[in-house]
Amino acid sequence: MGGLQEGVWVWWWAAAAMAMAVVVDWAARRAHGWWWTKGIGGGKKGRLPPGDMGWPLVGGMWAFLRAFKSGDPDAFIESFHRRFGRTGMYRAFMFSSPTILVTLPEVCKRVLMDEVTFTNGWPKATVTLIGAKSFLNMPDDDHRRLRKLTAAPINGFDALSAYLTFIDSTVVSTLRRWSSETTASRPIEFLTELRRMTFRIIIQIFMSGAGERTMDALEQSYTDLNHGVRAMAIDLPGFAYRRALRARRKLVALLQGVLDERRAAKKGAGVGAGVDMMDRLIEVEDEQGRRLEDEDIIDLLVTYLNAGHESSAHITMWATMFLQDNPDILARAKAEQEDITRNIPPTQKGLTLKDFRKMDYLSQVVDETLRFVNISFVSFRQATRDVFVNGYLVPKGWKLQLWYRSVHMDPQVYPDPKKFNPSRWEGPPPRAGTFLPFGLGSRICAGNDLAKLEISVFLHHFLLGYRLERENPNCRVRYLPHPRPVDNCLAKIISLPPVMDTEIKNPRILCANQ
Ligand code: HEM
Repeated sequence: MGGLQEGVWVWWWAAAAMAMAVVVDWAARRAHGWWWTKGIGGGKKGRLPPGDMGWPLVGGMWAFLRAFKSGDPDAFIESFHRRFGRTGMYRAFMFSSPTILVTLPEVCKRVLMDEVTFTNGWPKATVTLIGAKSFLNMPDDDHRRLRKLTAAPINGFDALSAYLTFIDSTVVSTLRRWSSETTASRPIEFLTELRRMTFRIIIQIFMSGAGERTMDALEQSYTDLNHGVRAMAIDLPGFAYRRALRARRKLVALLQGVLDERRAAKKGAGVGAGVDMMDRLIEVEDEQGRRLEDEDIIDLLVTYLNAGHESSAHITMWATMFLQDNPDILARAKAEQEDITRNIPPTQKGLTLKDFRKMDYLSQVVDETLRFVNISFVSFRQATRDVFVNGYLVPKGWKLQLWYRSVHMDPQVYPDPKKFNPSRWEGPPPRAGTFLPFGLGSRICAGNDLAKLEISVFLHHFLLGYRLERENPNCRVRYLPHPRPVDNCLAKIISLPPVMDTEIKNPRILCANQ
């Protein structure tokens, strides 16, 4: 009898504790929501998008991290769809700020194209890592000026022609080295090696002549920096953010060393001896004749060197894996590259931009990889005034998160979105705002053409001469900071037997490993 009574009590206490937890959870959410909306006057409050500000301090961060770390990143936004309907705009509390999450292509486009109402809104913690004087944080006027100065020499026909020879020869020699190192003996971490390769290319553009040791040290620090960019900003031992802060300090010291050397060398050589981006940044003057400070140059370099190698390497890895896993797609892409190679005159050394422009199917493979992988899954903006978008209020000072990933995985925009299908890119270009791998508007990726060129040149040579053999083909995928297999795609790069084709004008280059 006593045992039964005890059992009833245990159940009673458990039920009471649960009821209490529900009440506390409800009250904490209500109080947090009230706190951030209390200043919104008149009837405006009712015009906020639906949503949930979550608990104080944490907001939606646990749910976001849980979804991404559990291997189902789409679960985060799906929970808003489920709870509040497919309104495409939701209020939440993310990265310590009240935020509107946007998943509709039209709204993403509207926000990205209106740089007066929506300025850059990266989380403070990210700005601390990338730099207070970087593109993420500088005033719009400075951004326009420095963007023009730095982006023109990277994208565009002349710039790409100038870099193509270096990219082509780097890819050829890198593939050859990997295949000779690995066929007989050990596999390589394909992603890690690709990051080194794309880093070598971006360093050539920005800081040509940097030594191997500087390059390795910089690249290593970027790995730690990136792990902190999308982590919770907890500056305590053992946390990714603390490691990232340390990595930033190291990067700044390394770049300062290179800058000091460059300035000293320029003193001897005189002004105008510029050959790469670092020289341009040292020499550029504004209308009042003012030059950039060291901190300005270093923060620009931190941004560009990072943006310029990390995403391209990841997309190259995924595209190679998708090709290898889909024999029909691989066969079609390979046939196109063989055809292009057949028409290269024997006197031509390496690829030209004309050859690159003929890679129609390969370009579809790259676009589909960009859509499918969503390497930049979200962008950040901030409202400079109260504004109504799509019928909902976005209060002044609130952040906006533009969820490119949700747009790219929306079945109404891309039927059967979880299928890797390059052929969906046949026909007219996508509706504006529905394909955002590089963003849009005045802050569209400054290296989008360069990235596509690098990735395509790599795939061209890979398709013609190599095969990827993964050690752990079913390896789990980790989604933060970027989607990647946890083994960094441990694989062998195996060189294919040489192909002799009587139709081609230059038989030696059909197979890149010749
Ligand atoms: C597949 C490769 C790449 C992807 C997917 C990618 C993606 C993006 C995206 C989505 C943005 C816009 C962020 C926003 O709207 O706030 C961006 C900005 C930027 N990207 Fe890329 N990127 C890639 C490669 C590159 C390369 C190769 C470079 C360097 C040469 C580069 C340099 C930049 C810079 C400097 C910005 C900031 C632009 C600004 O604020 O004006 N990116 N990138």
